[in-house]
Amino acid sequence: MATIVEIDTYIVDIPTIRPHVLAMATMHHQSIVLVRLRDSDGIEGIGEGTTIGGLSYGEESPEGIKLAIDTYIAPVLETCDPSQVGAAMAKIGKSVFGNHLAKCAVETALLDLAGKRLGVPVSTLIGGGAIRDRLPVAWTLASGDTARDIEEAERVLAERRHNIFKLKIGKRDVRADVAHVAAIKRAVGDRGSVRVDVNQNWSEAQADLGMKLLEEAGVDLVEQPVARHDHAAMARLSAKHVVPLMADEALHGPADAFAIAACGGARVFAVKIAQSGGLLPAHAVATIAQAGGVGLYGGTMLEGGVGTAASAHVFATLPSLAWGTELFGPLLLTEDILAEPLRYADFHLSVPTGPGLGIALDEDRVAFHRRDRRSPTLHVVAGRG
Ligand SMILES: O=C(O)C[C@H]1C=CC(=O)O1
Ligand SMILES: [Mn+2]
Repeated sequence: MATIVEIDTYIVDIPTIRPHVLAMATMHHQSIVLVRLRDSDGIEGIGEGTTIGGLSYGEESPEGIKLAIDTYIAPVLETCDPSQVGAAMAKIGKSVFGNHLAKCAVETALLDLAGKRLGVPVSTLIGGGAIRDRLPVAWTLASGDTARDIEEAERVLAERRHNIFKLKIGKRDVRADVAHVAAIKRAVGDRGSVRVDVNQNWSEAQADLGMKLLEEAGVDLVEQPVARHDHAAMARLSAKHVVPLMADEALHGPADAFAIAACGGARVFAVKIAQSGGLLPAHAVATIAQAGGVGLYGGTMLEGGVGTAASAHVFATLPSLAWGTELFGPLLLTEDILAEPLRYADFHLSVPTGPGLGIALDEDRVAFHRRDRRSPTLHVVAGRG
């Protein structure tokens, strides 16, 4: 049996191409936690754990993800057969509660390693393989300025890069937010789909008004308008409005997916590998959605190239993906950390085809942006390095 002989985790900070304004934080850079595993045959697996806006989006921060892996997951991983990904994650789950982003990073690295060992893409190890080779990909307009957002939409439409737009709202008064969205929808017209993400920032009463006005403005989808735990309000809003409500922050794996599907809390799920706790649980979330008649959208935590490729492998296996994906994370960053960037063309992202994730890191770029580049730490498994 091969064993893991090296586990290296580090944070890479990359500036964004412009401020990304969300209800809970304005991003000027993205902090990506990379996990690199090496097994006793010298095969490497890479994973990514990424959140948004430090601790403002969810319970895990970049620093916390690294700590959870180094201190609590690595000692368990050392005892696992890296080719048995499900068994390894089950063992980790017995001693580490929650920490879905850290688990996603580790599971991604294990799947990359297993895929390379078997000579197959990660999609083949999930749900029977890819059934599509490219994915529709949305862009988020979130510069904080309506005119700048319209300019950006015009540019990416002209480049044939995106024709689905997600607008981040919830920071201002409901009517001011709706006026901003309506102006963008008027400019885009029938050339694209306009959707909004409120990131939990409305009360139920605000959401009731907001969804009505957004529907009148021609918006196609309203993402997580109210608090993630308020399934009852989500169900009432879903039943009342024609514009579909999409669950995002409310979904932290298969149990949430079942609860929300069962209570009619959302007509669409934003499936995220990070929030779900990995690629395999994300696939389970999608399966529950499909069984419950809930539509699917491939979500992102604004990951870099590694997490984006991992997500693409899962979404490529889904029989129906009616709402497309938002796997544009690498395009929001000033630099790519992959040796060969992912391919975006004709409103789609191509799913990588090589063994494992089908990607490689640009070692120089990664070394340059490493937060700890003056004092790197490497966890070498005792007696095995
Ligand atoms: O969906 C979120 O809440 C997070 C994320 C996805 C796209 C984007 O701009 O932010
Ligand atoms: Mn969202």
